[in-house]
Amino acid sequence: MADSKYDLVVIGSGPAGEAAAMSAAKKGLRVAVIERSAAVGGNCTHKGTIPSKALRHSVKQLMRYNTQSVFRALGEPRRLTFPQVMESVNKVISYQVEMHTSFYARNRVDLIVGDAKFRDANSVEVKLADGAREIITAEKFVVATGSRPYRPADVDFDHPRVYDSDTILDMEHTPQAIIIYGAGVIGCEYASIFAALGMKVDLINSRNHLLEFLDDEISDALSYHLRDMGVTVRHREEYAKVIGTDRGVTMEMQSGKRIWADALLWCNGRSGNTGSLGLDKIGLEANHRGQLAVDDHYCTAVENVFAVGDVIGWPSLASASYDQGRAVAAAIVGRGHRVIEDAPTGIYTLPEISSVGKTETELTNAKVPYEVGRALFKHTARAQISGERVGMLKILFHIETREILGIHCFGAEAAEIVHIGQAIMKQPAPNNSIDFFVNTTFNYPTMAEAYRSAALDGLNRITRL
Ligand SMILES: Cc1cc2nc3c(=O)[nH]c(=O)nc-3n(C[C@H](O)[C@H](O)[C@H](O)COP(=O)(O)OP(=O)(O)OC[C@H]3O[C@@H](n4cnc5c(N)ncnc54)[C@H](O)[C@@H]3O)c2cc1C
Ligand SMILES: NC(=O)c1ccc[n+]([C@@H]2O[C@H](COP(=O)([O-])OP(=O)(O)OC[C@H]3O[C@@H](n4cnc5c(N)ncnc54)[C@H](O)[C@@H]3O)[C@@H](O)[C@H]2O)c1
Repeated sequence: MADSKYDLVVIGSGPAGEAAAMSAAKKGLRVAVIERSAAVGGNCTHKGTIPSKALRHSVKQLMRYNTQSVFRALGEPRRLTFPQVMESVNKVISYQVEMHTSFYARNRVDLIVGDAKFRDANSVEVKLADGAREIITAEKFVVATGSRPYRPADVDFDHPRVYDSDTILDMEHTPQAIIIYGAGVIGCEYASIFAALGMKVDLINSRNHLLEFLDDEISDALSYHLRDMGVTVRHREEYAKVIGTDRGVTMEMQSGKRIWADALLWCNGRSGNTGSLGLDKIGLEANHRGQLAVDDHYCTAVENVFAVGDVIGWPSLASASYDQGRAVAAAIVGRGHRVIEDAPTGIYTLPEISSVGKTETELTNAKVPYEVGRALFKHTARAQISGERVGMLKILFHIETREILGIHCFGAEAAEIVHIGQAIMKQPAPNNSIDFFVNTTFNYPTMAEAYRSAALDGLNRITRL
């Protein structure tokens, strides 16, 4: 057994672990990352964000070819199989792994491939790929072990037609019909992807509306457009039984309905990866979802053990995980730490959705006097040129102070567009003002123009008050 001592050992090489390690190394600490997978990048790169977004991009290109009349001169609409689309996805994953791997040598961070388990608060035992064991000791640890799909015991995930968001990427056939159980962000994103690939999709939601944390108008628009793509959205439904057959899957619902499809994609919740970490050896306990509680410095109940990313639960985003990783490194060295609590929402459905700040419901409940300004993408020159006319930008602003309180957007590139407004919204008073959008010249034609239209629409409503 070798013996190595570090200032900081990070467990997990996803966005949270990588950001913590690189940032701590740049601050002068001697750092190692332990990763159980042979390739760095975490679930983000291999199973979650990157594959799903690359898949969506390819499918969107196909949809554009199939629906825009200009391409008919090149040929008739075409279908691609799921494995064909996955080929381009795997190339993106390889580029990502190559890039992330280069960060380790460049920042002199040791990468140890193996499964880490605490022995005590200053050491972990690492089970290496060849079965050998190594003890690594450190002053401090960051747990960044991420999450995995939650699998209820009464669903047979060994059945070849039953998938979760990890295993769906290995699907070797192209179902004609698929049931997606769980209409959270993952379920809605995959419903868009599969519908665009021409599959018949049943999207099962246990709640009254899709993605209830969104502004109502945006959630309604998502329901409308998913249905418009042929997705059957079923609200207020819970499964009773999942029956795998030779040709597919039948789902019996508590409501008495029976739904059949060639495949089932289960996306109902995630659990933190803490089960094999040996937390009992350091007196730590995860909650029922396998998540660790942390304080404002991302420190767990054990003073030299920190945790960031999906393993601490909300918001469970790659975007926030990168920032939490940098924040925990700052907290460890005692310089420039901040709490990450204002991550925007970026949902890569078709259409794309993005928002930052308060919703109308939140402002109404809080009795904040606000007004709304809207711009429809179809009225902008840029959307008419690109042919992506579905979408809307909506700005919520305070009637008296004119500060921007919330920005909600759906349509092509919504996740980029929202950042224009976010930059203004983050300014201290009086610079956070809706007036910015009417007093600033924007490139033309751009989608930024939608901000001016929405601001004018909103301001016109209050001039008559
Ligand atoms: C389908 C899907 C789509 C998503 N899309 C988006 C999106 O568009 N935008 C967004 O912001 N977020 C998205 N997310 C969420 C995002 O992927 C996660 O928030 C992010 O991956 C969390 O990063 P992390 O570093 O905490 O963990 P992970 O990326 O999960 O990485 C954790 C790493 O720890 C390793 N590990 C675990 N246990 C051990 C151990 N004992 N020893 C050694 N190594 C260990 C794992 O092998 C893994 O590599 C998506 C997630 C899914 C599932
Ligand atoms: N574009 C993005 O930002 C993006 C994309 C995909 C996933 N993600 C992140 O990944 C995480 C997981 O996404 P998701 O769609 O699986 O989950 P989710 O948290 O959105 O929930 C999915 C569904 O499962 C239900 N659910 C969640 N946990 C449950 C539990 N323990 N028991 C019973 N029901 C439960 C929810 O009510 C919902 O209907 C989310 O936190 C999300 O932020 C983000």
